[in-house]
Amino acid sequence: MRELISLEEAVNLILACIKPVDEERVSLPAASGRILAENIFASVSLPPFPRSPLDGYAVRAVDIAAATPEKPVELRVVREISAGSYSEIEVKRNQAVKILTGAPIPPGADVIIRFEDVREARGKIQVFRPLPTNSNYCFAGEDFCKGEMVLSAGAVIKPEAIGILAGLGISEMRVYRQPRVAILSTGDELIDITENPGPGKIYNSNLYALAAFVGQTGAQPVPEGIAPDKPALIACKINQALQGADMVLTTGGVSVGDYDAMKVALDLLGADILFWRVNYRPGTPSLFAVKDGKVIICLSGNPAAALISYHLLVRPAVAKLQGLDNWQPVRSMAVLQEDFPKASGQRRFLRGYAYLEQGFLKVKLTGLQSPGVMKSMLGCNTLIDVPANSGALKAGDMVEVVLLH
Ligand SMILES: Nc1nc2c(c(=O)[nH]1)N[C@H]1C(S)=C(S)[C@@H](COP(=O)(O)OP(=O)(O)OC[C@H]3O[C@@H](n4cnc5c(N)ncnc54)[C@H](O)[C@@H]3O)O[C@H]1N2
Ligand code: MOO
Repeated sequence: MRELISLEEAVNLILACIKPVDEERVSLPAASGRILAENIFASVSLPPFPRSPLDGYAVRAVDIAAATPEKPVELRVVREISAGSYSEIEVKRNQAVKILTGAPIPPGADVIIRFEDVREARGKIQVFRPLPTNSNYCFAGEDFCKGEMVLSAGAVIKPEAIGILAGLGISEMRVYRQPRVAILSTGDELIDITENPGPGKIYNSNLYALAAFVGQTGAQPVPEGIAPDKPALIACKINQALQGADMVLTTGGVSVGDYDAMKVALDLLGADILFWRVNYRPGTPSLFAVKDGKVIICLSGNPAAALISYHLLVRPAVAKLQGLDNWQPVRSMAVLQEDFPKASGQRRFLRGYAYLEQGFLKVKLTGLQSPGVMKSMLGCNTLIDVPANSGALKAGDMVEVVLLH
């Protein structure tokens, strides 16, 4: 077991133990928000034919090259093509074909002139100015060419991707199964929100917050309730959770006190503990173990510490399990807007709100930073990454931030 390792080492160790879940085939509507498990190539070009982007006339640029308002060129309208119909007859010299938006441009024509730019009378149109070749002309394959890669494995299928896939006639695809993430809270002091609190008891808030975060990723949270601070009971609960889940998250019992039962529980379970304690605050006592190829991440019981560690340690793990290719949070530099007087020997993540003002990313603190205080998680869209051995921070300092949304 490694102890007091850096956040980066911890994430690497966790990721090295995770393989994406297996795949399944789903229909297009059911694929929204899922993660693609195959590369998708365009089976047709989009649009499949050159098409008119507006209502007008398909003509040859060469025929209208000499047109002026004083000496308009006259062209004969020989037929009409509406959207959904098709004509293979070539447009010949001094001919025009009436064409509607979305209709295929007939061969021979290389320019579309808008209705409102011509004068029509007795089957003829007058054109008053030339247009360069390919004006108002949408080429076949302008959007996607047949054979082109459209989406790669590991991408989230967003609503706009659903539209593109439908446009290409793709009705089903392989996606990663939604991983099941079990969540267990430990602590003799905990009661469920449906119970009445007795003296010394508090509601189990971590389970609900973590389940909501896990749900946001598209994975399925599996609430496993509360285990008391008894290693054998915790081991039993984790064992049960491992049967139906791809990953287990726990909170509480990871510190050094008499009641910190998690390490003993994991030993009883026969899990391999890979690290304990990660070198940042809040959330230092995080613990990571593997049992039968499945990972168990144990977070601090302190609610804000647990959620900050969710962002830093668990989110990358769930992303890899889901098959997601791009899970790295966005980091940036920002200008701190207020003092933070507490010097820190250990690396520290502060809860902040980042916003753009006059072209600069600025960040202010969202309130009290204690590991058990949740109020400052509200409105927090950013963690300020304060390096170890930083002195007091001053308003105006440049700080590095991790953007959470
Ligand atoms: N002697 C030391 N004591 C502590 C150390 C230390 O190094 N030496 N580390 C402190 C740090 S840092 C943290 S973080 C906590 C971690 O404690 P645990 O992870 O073992 O968590 P608990 O003691 O079980 O709980 C901490 C705190 O959070 C409340 N809690 C727990 N679970 C929930 C829940 N599901 N919902 C809401 N609130 C919860 C619990 O009641 C405690 O108040 O240890 C320090 N101690
Ligand atoms: O490392 Mo603990 O989570 O700060 O209180």
